[in-house]
Formats: sequence, structure tokens, C-alpha cells
Amino acid sequence: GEYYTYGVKTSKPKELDDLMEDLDVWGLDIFLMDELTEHRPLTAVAFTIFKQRDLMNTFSICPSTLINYLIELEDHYQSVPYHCKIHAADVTQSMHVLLNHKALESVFDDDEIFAAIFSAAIHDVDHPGLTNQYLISTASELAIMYNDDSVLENHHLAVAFKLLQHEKRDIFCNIPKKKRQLIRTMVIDMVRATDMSKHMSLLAELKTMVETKKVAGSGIIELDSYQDRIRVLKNMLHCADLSNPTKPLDIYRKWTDRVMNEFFLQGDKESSQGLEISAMCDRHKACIEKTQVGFIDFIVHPLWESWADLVHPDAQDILESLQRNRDWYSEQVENLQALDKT
Ligand SMILES: COc1ccc(/C=N/OCC(=O)N2C[C@@H](C)O[C@@H](C)C2)cc1OC1CCCC1
Ligand SMILES: [Zn+2]
Repeated sequence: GEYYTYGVKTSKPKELDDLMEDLDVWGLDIFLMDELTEHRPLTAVAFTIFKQRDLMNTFSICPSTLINYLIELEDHYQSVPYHCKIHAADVTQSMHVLLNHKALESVFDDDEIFAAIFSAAIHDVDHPGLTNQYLISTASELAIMYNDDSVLENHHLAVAFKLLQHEKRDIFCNIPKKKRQLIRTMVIDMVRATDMSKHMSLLAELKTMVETKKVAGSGIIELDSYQDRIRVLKNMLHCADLSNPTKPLDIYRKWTDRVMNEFFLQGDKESSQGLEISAMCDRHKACIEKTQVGFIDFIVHPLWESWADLVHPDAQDILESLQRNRDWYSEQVENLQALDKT
């Protein structure tokens, strides 16, 4: 029929087969995925992960219902430069790889795995390409709706769950009520934790878990309370969300261009509205390379260093890739400074 093995049409089945070989590889080219799936990267990635993890059988989800939901979800990602459907596909695939860490083998049950993949897929749906701070300071509809509290994150959750309210799209319809409520609670906790204003408290919780980490002889982590289990899942999604600087440099640089483009468009809006231009959003003042070095030093590296401690030694290659990328951007800063002196 029209839909191919991965739930989407493709005019290049061989290349898509080859690319899907890398579905559990850190650094899969998600931009190539966008091209080969004719701009349905989220549907293709999420559907294939559900299939590989046998989640459709476990939760009695009929394939067409899953496809209908994923296509509707993907269509509700706005065509903004950064927080678009390719970012959602990227974070979903990254989450899939993090769940495969040896130190986490057989730690999470099917409900938690389903909740984790679903959370990644929905976590930025209908993002307007504007920050919470902008929405709050302009008293936007969304800020009024959510009383300035994790405005975007609450909106992403509401949109994603509303899309389920159609029998052709309700992938939760065969899940028992109690289990459905547990999964919904976990998804709400995980997506709310992607609010950058929660970064420092989330990192503090991760550090405490590392210090008090209980490990079985096999190196597998022991998590015996809901609070501990959801703490790891919240940090896992936050790591996946802030994973751009840990990916191959050519992919990372494309994400930097996109996020700066999105921030600059917000800056343009602020400027045309006579508002003060937010930090990092002024296209005439930003130094992109220096900002990335700061982003890695103050936010990304501290987070990934703690994550790597928790799942030691599984994330060593990710940490090394981050270090290489930090060095590359730092060299660009030095070259630019040398240029200024000529
Ligand atoms: C490849 O670079 C990035 C990838 C992803 C993100 C995601 N950030 O989180 C969402 C977000 O919108 N915000 C609000 C903003 C005011 O502050 C942000 C630190 C968090 C940021 C990146 O770089 C930023 C940091 C330095 C320059 C742009
Ligand atoms: Zn995100």
C-alpha cells in the first residue's frame, strides 16, 4: 500500500533501510531522516521505535491508530527553525538510545519505556518559537492560560493529550484505566521537567542520586521508589533535549544555526514591538561561538558529566564528543579574536 515499512511513504526505500540501521546509534543523521521520509521524521522514528520495542503488542495499539496519532502530532509541530518536528524526532531517537544504556538494562518496565518514548515525541508540540519569558512578558494567551508557570511545557502536554481524544487516534484506548493514569502522570512529570527554569534543581537531584547510587554487582542501577525512577527519566529526557552539543559536529552546527535563527526571529519581534531584546536574541550583537562555549560550560557539560557518572561507563563516548565539540567552538572564538586584531 501507500505506507512503507516505517509507517511513512518513501521514494528511497533502500537508503531509508540503511539509515534505520542507525536507529539505536548516537549521532544518527536526523536531517537525512527528514529528507528520506518526505518530511515525516517524527512519525517514521517513533513508529519504528514502537515496533522495535514491541510496544504495539504490549499495549494492544493497532498500527493504523498509532500512525494516525503520530501524523496528527507531527502536523501540530510548527515550522519554526529549531523547535520543529525534526527536533522532536531527534529527541525521541536520542531517548531510545539512552534507554539502551547497559547500566539501565531491565531497570524500566514497559509502562515507563512507553511513557518515556511518548514524552519525547510530544515534548515540544505546537511550540511557537518563542521563550516562556517572552510569552509571560507580553501577557500572551498561553501565559494567561497557564498563569506564567511552565507555560510552553503545559501547552505541549495539553495539545498532545487532546489529539488522543479521537477514536482513530487514541493509542491509549486498550490500556486499563489505572495504568493509563500512571502513564499520564509520568508523561506530565517528564515533559514539565524540560522547562529550562527547572534545570538547576533537576541537576541537583541527579547529583544526589549519583552520590547515593545503589548498584548491583552487574553495574546495573537499583531504583526502588517512584520518585527515584521518575527522577532518572526526567533527567534522561532533559539530557536528550540538550544533546545537540554531544552529537557529530556537522549535525550540532546545523542545530546551532537553527536555534540562533529562532532566537533572532524572537529578537526581531521584540525590537519591532519596542521591547528590550532578550539575551542571545539580538542578531546584531550575538557572538554565536562564544555563546555555545558558555552553553556547554555552564549547562550542557555539568548535566552530561553527572549523567555519565550515573550510567558509568556507558556515556563516555558521548562525553568525549561533547569535549571535542567544545574545543572546536572555543578555537573558533580564538580565530575570531585573532581576526579582530588584524
Ligand atoms: C545548539 O544550541 C542550543 C540548543 C538547544 C537549546 C535549548 N534551549 O532550551 C530552550 C530554550 O529555548 N531556552 C531559553 C533561552 C532563553 O535560554 C536557553 C539556554 C534555553 C539552546 C541552545 O543554545 C542556546 C544557548 C546559547 C545560545 C542559544
Ligand atoms: Zn525540546
